[in-house]
Amino acid sequence: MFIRSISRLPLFARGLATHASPELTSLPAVLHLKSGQSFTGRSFGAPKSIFGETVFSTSITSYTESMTDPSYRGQILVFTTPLIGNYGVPNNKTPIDSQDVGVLLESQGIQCTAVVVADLAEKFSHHAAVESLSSWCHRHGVPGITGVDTRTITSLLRDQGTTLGRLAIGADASASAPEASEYWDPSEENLVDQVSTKTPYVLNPTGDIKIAVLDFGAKANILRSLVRRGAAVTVLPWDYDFNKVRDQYDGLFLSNGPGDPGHCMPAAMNLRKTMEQWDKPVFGICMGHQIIGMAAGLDAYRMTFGNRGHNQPVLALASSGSIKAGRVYVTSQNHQYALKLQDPFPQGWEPFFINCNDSSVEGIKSTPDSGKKVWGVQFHPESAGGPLDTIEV
Ligand SMILES: NC(=O)CC[C@H](N)C(=O)O
Repeated sequence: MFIRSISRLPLFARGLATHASPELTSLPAVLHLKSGQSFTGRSFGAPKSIFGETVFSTSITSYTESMTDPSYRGQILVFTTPLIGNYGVPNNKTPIDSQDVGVLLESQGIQCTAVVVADLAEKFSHHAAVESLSSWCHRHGVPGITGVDTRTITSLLRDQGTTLGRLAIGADASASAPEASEYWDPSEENLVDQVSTKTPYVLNPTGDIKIAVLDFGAKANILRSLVRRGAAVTVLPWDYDFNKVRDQYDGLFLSNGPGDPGHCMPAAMNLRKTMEQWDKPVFGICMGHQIIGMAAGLDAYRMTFGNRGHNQPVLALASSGSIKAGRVYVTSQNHQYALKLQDPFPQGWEPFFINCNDSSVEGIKSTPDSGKKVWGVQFHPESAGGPLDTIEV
């Protein structure tokens, strides 16, 4: 369908067929922060006002993957990259390969509550694009604001920390800012329970290694990465007691997920028992890593503004597989909480990676003499999108 209109394009754009976003509305929009600042722009996507937790991401690409990552549930996502939407949105049902997990992006739909961009691309161009960012947001009932100074918003969030917000659209935009008590705080809710599978299901049942996944809001590419490595993957609800079925599996994986890991204490308590009584490999990413840490006796805390982006440098403190102690790896991240670095570490555990920017714990592992094979990383080693430095951790 791109080809049909190509002769009407200016010469410089031939071969880069572009499409306009017809759904961009000119409704007024205001982003209010609970801390008192307001930013006025224009609305796109769904003409609907919402509350959420305002966070920023320094990713320069993959807005489609970030927005469908269940870990962004409840969040108003500010992109620091100024031009967003220029490559449109692909058909989420496009198969990737024979080991497809059903969606191209990270889940069935948009997970963040709203998006904030400096400059929405009203024209998009990509061979796989089927619609504009605005049209996609509209279809999923997700509002956006464009034409605001995302540098100022990001500087504020860096200084004051992740802040509750309200995106007011249309007539709501001329109303005064909400009272402090009206802001919705998603971290008070168990968001994991909203995104986790309700019933177990199996991917690639003929795979030769049986891995159970505790689903805290797993990204599709994590499941795909396991399937691609030949695993039969059984996805279980986040609070499923794996101890009842552990004899059937060769390994346990704990996924990423939204919100405060404190809501997942029941999973950490089940996992403590698993790690005491079972010697097969256990591994976790992001929320999964935080739960492994809590089960090991470490505390999780809320960071000021978290780490979200595809350019987070981490230093390896231990060697494992292709990872070499002393090397820095560039990683993809999306988190607000982290494990506390404590000295000494709990017996049988050691820090695995540390963040080069803020010294936060980026990974933990069981010590070689502990008799366990457990490790977790705060970053996303399978990174869609992001660098592939840690793909073989
Ligand atoms: N991506 C994730 O798994 C995030 C974990 C957790 N919700 C946090 O914000 O820290």
